Amino acid sequence: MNLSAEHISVTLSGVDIVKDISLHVGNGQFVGLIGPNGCGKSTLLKSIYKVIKPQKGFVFLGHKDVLNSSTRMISKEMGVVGQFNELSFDFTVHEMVMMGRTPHKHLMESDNRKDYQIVADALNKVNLSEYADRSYLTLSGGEKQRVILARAIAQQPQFLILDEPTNHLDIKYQLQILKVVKSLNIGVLAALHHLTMATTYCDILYVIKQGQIMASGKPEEILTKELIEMVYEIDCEVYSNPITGDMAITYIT
Ligand SMILES: Nc1ncnc2c1ncn2[C@@H]1O[C@H](COP(=O)(O)OP(=O)(O)OP(=O)(O)O)[C@@H](O)[C@H]1O
Repeated sequence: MNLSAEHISVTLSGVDIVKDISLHVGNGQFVGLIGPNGCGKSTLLKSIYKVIKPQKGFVFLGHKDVLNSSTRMISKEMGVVGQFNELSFDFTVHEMVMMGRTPHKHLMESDNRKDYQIVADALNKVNLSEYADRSYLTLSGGEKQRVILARAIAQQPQFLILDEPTNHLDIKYQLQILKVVKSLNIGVLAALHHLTMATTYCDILYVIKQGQIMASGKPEEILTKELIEMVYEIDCEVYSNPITGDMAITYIT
């Protein structure tokens, strides 16, 4: 499913955080948002998944007007993996992932065999099948992150929003999570910090600085030394990795 956000502006405590941003995610595309800390990536994502109400702009998921639809209706089609995954109450990993089925159920409808299979498959995808009975609060940050992704997968969304999904993860799981997300073959909009991973997994990147889009397009076409230096205020070199042939970036300190 495709997503269009048009002319989104968000002002918080009198400060303009997101300034007239428009972006498009095509059906099955993996689109990345990159930019320095505090540039407005999370705020933009939150305004797309209805946690923050933007002062201006609109969002369409397929033909649905996201900002004027109920959260329940949107959650049938849009999954979200946020940055912070803390809870006050404890649940088992199985219960956490089963929550992903809620938007598809009627009030008081009990979980059926299909739901159990979907939850088991989602846990398997993130390598946590053996953690089903563990208490969520006892998990490490990286394990929690994978449970939240499993919950979003169990939701069977047509579109996924990820806010720094590889936060807390070691390199093996960073690669695994992005691979799993890519294999879902649904539209994905993800805020990412790791630039070379963003170039490997994203079809299109939007580069944000101070709430505005500085560049957008295919990673290899837009991520130049000049752009990275301007956006992140650091020196770097961009080159072709001699082993993989992929784009590589070295930061010069
Ligand atoms: N409720 C709020 N009131 C005032 N300022 C806010 C509020 N929420 C966020 N901000 C500010 O908006 C700016 C953008 O924050 P945001 O979390 O969107 O950045 P980000 O690009 O996701 O950063 P990071 O990469 O560090 O996660 C920051 O300066 C933040 O302090």
